[in-house]
Amino acid sequence: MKTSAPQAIIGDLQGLTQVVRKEESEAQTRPLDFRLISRILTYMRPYAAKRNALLVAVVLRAIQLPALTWAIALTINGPVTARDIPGVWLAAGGFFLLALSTQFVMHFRQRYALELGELVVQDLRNELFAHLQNMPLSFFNRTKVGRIISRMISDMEDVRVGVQEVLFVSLVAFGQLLVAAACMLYYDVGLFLLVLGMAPILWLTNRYFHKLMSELLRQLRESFSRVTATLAESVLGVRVTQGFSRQDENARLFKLLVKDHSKYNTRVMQAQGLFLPLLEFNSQFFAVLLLIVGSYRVLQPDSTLTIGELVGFFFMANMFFSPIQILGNQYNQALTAMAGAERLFALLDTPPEWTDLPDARPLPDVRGHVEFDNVWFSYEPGRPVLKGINFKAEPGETIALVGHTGSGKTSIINLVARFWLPDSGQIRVDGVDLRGVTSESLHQQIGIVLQTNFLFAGTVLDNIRFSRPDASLEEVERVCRQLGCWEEFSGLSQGLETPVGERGAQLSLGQRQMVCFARALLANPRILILDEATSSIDIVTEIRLQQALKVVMQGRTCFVVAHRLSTIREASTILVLDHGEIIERGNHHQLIARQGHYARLYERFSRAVTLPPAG
Ligand SMILES: Nc1ncnc2c1ncn2[C@@H]1O[C@H](COP(=O)(O)OP(=O)(O)OP(=O)(O)O)[C@@H](O)[C@H]1O
Repeated sequence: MKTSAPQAIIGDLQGLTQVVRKEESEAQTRPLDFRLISRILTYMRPYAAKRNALLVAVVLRAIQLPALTWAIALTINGPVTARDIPGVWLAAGGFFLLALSTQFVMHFRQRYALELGELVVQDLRNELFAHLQNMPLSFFNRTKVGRIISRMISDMEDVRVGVQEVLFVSLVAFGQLLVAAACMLYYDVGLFLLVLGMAPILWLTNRYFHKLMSELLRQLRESFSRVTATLAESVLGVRVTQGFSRQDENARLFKLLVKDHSKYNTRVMQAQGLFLPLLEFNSQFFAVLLLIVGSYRVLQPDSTLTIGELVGFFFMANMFFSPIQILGNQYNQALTAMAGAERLFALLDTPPEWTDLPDARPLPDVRGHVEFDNVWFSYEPGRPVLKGINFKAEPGETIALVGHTGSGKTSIINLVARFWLPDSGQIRVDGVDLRGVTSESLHQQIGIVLQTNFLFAGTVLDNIRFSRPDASLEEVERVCRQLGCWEEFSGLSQGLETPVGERGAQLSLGQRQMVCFARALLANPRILILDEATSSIDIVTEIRLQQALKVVMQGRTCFVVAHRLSTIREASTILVLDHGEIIERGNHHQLIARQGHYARLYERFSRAVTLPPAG
């Protein structure tokens, strides 16, 4: 049945919503967990001096705030009631000094909390980053990039807020609550019990309000991210939109999203409009109740409570109620921080599926003999993608891997580079099983030029030196000259110091490839891996790259994955793969003569592009 446009849009919208919900399906809050809290506290240990100074500031501030109120009550009860003007001046001076010291302490309380939070998050980020860098590829296969970024950004942010605000603001509020309670007890036990009875009502109303608000705000954020994501997509894909005349439908979809967002905005405002007056009324209602009971007690003939003390009590009740509101708010934030911390630590605690064996040894200087001995490999258990692979590569030989898409070419080079481990069988380099060597010693002797020639932000020079940061400028120049790209690189706007832009966007495809070749050549590896290194470039650039490639490959054991058969015609051995098995092997001439799978592949390819005749 054909779907009408509005239905399709609603379907799109629902689909989009589901995707967002799925992405955000992780728990937003977690109960307070003292194991997690104490683990976060361990990150403060290196900064013990700052942490201790902060704790002193917290205690001082918890006392200072009620003390200010106490000082006012004392002044009213003392010099004011006794009409002692010099006494009032003295009290005012004392109050002024106390207020000054309160602000002084507040400055350091805030500053130290911010600094400590930053330091903790800095260390956590670095630890997580180092951990991720050492995870094997199998981990990244299972874990979405978005998840990792969200751990690094939003969970980290929740923990930062948890340390900088929640923890210390709550400690101050809690201390203030205790001091105010002690003062009220001192004034009048009966009235204090009344206040104590009111506290849970205020706490619960507050908690309910904040819980509701945080859920509504989460929905609001989600709806807003749908709007911004659609906006970004529409701007980036405007050419496709115009090309397919989708403007009206896109506008309709956007209108729906905006309407959806307004709905959540209205809900937030409605909740605020209802609860803020209710909370205020609660406090006022309690004040009236206290006024009635308090006045009744003061007016009793045998009362020990004076009018001045009742006024003081009122001040202290206020000092007692306001931290309850603060704690109610911080509690929500604390639960969010708990969820963030739990996810962060779960990631930090994820052990790599495999690491170097405890008795792994550095691989001695490699000559370049590589052997696959009955190698089986699967990315997912029970679904082998390489089945009993056997071959030998002598030092200096080029092994070309050929086959249809998904036949297992990239998997073979992933195993040579030990990005993954085989399920069974052995991969030996110079007769040494790769399982028993350290990854670092292997990677130092392997050069890799990947299909997606990845450049990092930085200059051309930084990227060439990526493989050997200590290489001298002369060495870099020699390598570039060997590849025939020295003039080209030195002719860039800032020569080798030219920034490559994000992922090399400021360089042409050919230049990017040359940077990768130079990087590989500089490392001077004995084993070289090339994954479709010469795809998607024009014929002139390709010829240049082919020549450069010959230079890079010379004298090394090379594994080349290329769909372009022209690049592998000169390989010593061609392995033809099909569904994870080697179905043919030999050099170009032998395979053509056999008139099998390779010959057919070559034939098809020759028809698509003009190539030298086979043979
Ligand atoms: N990271 C991965 N996780 C799970 N399965 C994978 C992964 N990478 C590849 N595969 C699967 O393994 C099989 C072999 O893939 P491989 O990338 O080795 O093929 P290929 O011959 O290099 O293909 P292409 O020419 O398209 O690059 C395919 O069925 C593929 O779907």
